[in-house]
Amino acid sequence: MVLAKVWKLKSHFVGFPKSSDFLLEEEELPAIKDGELLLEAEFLSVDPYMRPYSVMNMKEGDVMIGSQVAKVVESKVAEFHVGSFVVSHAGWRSHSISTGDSLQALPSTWPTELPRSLALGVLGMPGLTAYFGLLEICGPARGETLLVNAAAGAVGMLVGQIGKIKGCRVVGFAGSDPKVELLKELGFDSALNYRSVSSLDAALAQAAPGGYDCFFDNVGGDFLCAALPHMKHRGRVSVCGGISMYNDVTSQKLTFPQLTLIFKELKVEGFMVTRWQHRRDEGIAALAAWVKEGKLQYRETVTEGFSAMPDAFMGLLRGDNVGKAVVRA
Ligand SMILES: NC(=O)C1=CN([C@@H]2O[C@H](COP(=O)(O)OP(=O)(O)OC[C@H]3O[C@@H](n4cnc5c(N)ncnc54)[C@H](OP(=O)(O)O)[C@@H]3O)[C@@H](O)[C@H]2O)C=CC1
Ligand SMILES: CCCCC/C=C/C=O
Repeated sequence: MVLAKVWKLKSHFVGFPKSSDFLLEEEELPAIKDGELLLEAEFLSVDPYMRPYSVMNMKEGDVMIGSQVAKVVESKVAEFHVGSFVVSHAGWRSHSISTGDSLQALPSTWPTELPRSLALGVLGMPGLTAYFGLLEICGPARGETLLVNAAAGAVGMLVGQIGKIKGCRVVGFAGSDPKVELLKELGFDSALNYRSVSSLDAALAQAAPGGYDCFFDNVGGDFLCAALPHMKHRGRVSVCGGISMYNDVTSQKLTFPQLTLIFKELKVEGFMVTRWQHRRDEGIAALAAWVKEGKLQYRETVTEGFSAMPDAFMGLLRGDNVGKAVVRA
């Protein structure tokens, strides 16, 4: 008999999530049947999308959504061997029973020098978001200037480095001076702290006096409105996320930049990474090759213990993380 720990949404978040919005419960799992396997979480992902997803798709009492790297501890499915590892979408659960559907097996050749948590980061969903969201929507060309915000996070850090690989001049904005220093170490041409600049407008102008060809937006809100006037004619904007708005209780009042969009003839396109699910292997192979060649660096912020899931999630929304935020169960 296995006792699974499970984090549930106790109360819908109002504004910034609070510890009391989450509930930790134990669930007794039945013995697995033929065609089932038992998984034990090793690393769990916390991601910004969980906040808007809770509003759109969850009711109180539901298990928090999420992905994890899990070990197969019992198996009655021929394709999955005991001791192997998979990426599962079991949510915030320490143990779970699966039929194997929608599991992604980690290759048995996974390099020992790479932590398996990377399957939730640079070699997983955030990596694919950066890869396809930048290359397919912005289509950055050598010599162009790329702007990215939340630049020291899981996606933004990779977007900036892929921009450098493609020969762009890269400008990144992040929320602390140590994050800004890290971006410079990673090869960003210019990095700025959006919290301490006296004027976002002036900082955007100073970092790229000629304007931006490409903008990968993770933040939305005021940042998006400030950045659009600094785009070049026919610039391309990849609308990836809107983390500055996820905890809003009332909608922000922003001046919609209609005339900027028209006169600059901007292409502004939102996307979900799932659009390129059919090209997952191609994306992971390209990212893995860059990691192996040392062209793409990764960072992780690892929180210890399944019981700390809510703390890791709230820390992510506050900006405590550098690179991918994960929890080691
Ligand atoms: N469209 C898609 O398919 C996908 C979209 N996303 C989106 O991409 C974005 C980045 O995700 P991910 O890389 O996983 O997360 P990050 O690792 O970047 O973590 C979130 C970061 O956002 C920053 N942040 C928080 N609040 C604000 C704010 N008010 N203004 C500006 N920055 C803020 C913080 O960094 P700082 O210290 O710099 O403020 C924080 O570290 C999110 O918006 C997410 O929803 C992610 C995956 C897929
Ligand atoms: C399977 C997870 C897909 C996440 C897409 C994220 C969107 C915004 O953050």
